[in-house]
Amino acid sequence: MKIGIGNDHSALELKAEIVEFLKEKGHEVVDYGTNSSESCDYPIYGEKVARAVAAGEVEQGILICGTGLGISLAANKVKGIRAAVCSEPFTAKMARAHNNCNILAFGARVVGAELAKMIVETWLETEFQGGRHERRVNMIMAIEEKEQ
Ligand SMILES: O=C(CO)[C@H](O)[C@H](O)COP(=O)(O)O
Repeated sequence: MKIGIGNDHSALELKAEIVEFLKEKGHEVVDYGTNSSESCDYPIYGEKVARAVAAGEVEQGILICGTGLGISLAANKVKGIRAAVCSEPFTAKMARAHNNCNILAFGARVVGAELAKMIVETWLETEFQGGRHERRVNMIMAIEEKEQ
């Protein structure tokens, strides 16, 4: 799978571990930054990855900031994006199976590298279940249309 990844200054080390993990699993990774440890503003990177996912440049996105919250909030402002903060595998599984989320977010100040890898692995191996969940996801996306 082609996966876009983005982060702020709090997540450089964790991002590097996740990129290596993804490559070991055979995924193609597009890194949208930041790759500097200087303090930066997470909305920049949340938006970059979200636009790449929405445009189909990458199939899924992964975003990491201190908590996963700010960067996912920014991503969720882009039309077509459903970004979920997941701090454990069960939420990651449900975010894919029931909510068809297309961006996974987590916090470098919340989860350690091994837990983050389990979250990522669960996310990537879980398919959207469709059915009643499709109706509900469509309802979420219809809210977006009302904002135009
Ligand atoms: O988690 C985050 C946003 O949700 C950011 O990583 C966090 O706010 C950055 O904080 P600081 O500038 O103090 O490193």
